[in-house]
Amino acid sequence: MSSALVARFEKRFAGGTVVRADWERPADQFSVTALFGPSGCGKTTVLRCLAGLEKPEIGTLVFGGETWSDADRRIFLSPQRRGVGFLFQDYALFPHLTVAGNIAYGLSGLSRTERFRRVADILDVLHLNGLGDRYPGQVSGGERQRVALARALVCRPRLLLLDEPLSALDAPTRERLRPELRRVLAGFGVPAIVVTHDRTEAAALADHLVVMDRGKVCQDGPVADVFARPADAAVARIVGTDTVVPGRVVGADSGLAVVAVGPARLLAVPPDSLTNDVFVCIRAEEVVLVGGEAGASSARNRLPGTVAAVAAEGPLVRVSLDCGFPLVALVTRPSCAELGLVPGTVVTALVKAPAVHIIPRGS
Ligand SMILES: Nc1ncnc2c1ncn2[C@@H]1O[C@H](COP(=O)(O)OP(=O)(O)OP(=O)(O)O)[C@@H](O)[C@H]1O
Repeated sequence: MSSALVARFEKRFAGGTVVRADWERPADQFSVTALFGPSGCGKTTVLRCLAGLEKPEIGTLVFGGETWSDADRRIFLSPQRRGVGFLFQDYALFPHLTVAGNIAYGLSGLSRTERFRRVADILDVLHLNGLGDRYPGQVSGGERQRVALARALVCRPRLLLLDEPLSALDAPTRERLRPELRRVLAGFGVPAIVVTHDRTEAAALADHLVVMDRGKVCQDGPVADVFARPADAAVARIVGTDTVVPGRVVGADSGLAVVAVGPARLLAVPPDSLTNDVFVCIRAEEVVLVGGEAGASSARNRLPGTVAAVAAEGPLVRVSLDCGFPLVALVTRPSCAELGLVPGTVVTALVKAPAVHIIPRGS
């Protein structure tokens, strides 16, 4: 299988910090990849090396069969020659240029007519019509984000790189724009790499996750796989070991969304903007376990399941269940002993509808 991107390099900073990239994305699976990990783990450094804004001291970077960087052979292509679009965390728009001027900035090699046409097209696609003559200070945060995205996309990049694309926005706007950004990225069909330290954002935007910690890659794979099966304790800690599983909204019941997760049906409080494809998140401490079948309860979700594994965590026990999908519960040691929880024990998991958190994903 040919690979679109092969990143095997090391960036060494004065002071001794080393950031290592060691992953590849096959051409036929390359859509939106999230570089995910805690602050300081090296995400932005890897992104900047991909963009050509940093030069790795060791190793190679190959995109679409073209070598962008090879330390031994002293090859290092400039950002312009790589044909990448870059969306900076703070958007880095020129305040003295209009929205249209900002977008047209990277199109200087084209005729005036072609420039005008390309800008008008992208304004239309990103729903920015009518804002071309305004200055960045005269549009909303969400609109500024789309202007920056338009500027990155208008050059028709081969690869789009986004550094924390939603972090400059307030929380409600961020939540609203997540599925929209995903739709835009999917719609343009340009492979994209998104840096984020927010797992909700990673789940909402990406298909593939590259988890980084302390300057190196610790796991990469499809988002749902990495969330469901972290490779080790370090990755589990980084991604959070609570339940994050893909689901599909299949209906509504008394104002609640009905979400299919594997063979199970979950009731959840719907978020303001709902898409069909979602990730379902349930915090382990929100899951109540009862032995055998549950009696009457206010919890709308009663999920029969089997204990797959138990792991002590201080005074608590983390119980991994198979409810037709992997579900994690956190219970006290006395509860664990009382219920006799060992692998194979049959239980019912109770989860209130408000505890089922839905992350919309544009298709
Ligand atoms: N120019 C530099 N000189 C020296 N060290 C640097 C430089 N740039 C980054 N570093 C160090 O490299 C490491 C990775 O930084 P980087 O910005 O890539 O992390 P990050 O995962 O993107 O963090 P954040 O989420 O906080 O933005 C950090 O320890 C940082 O201090």
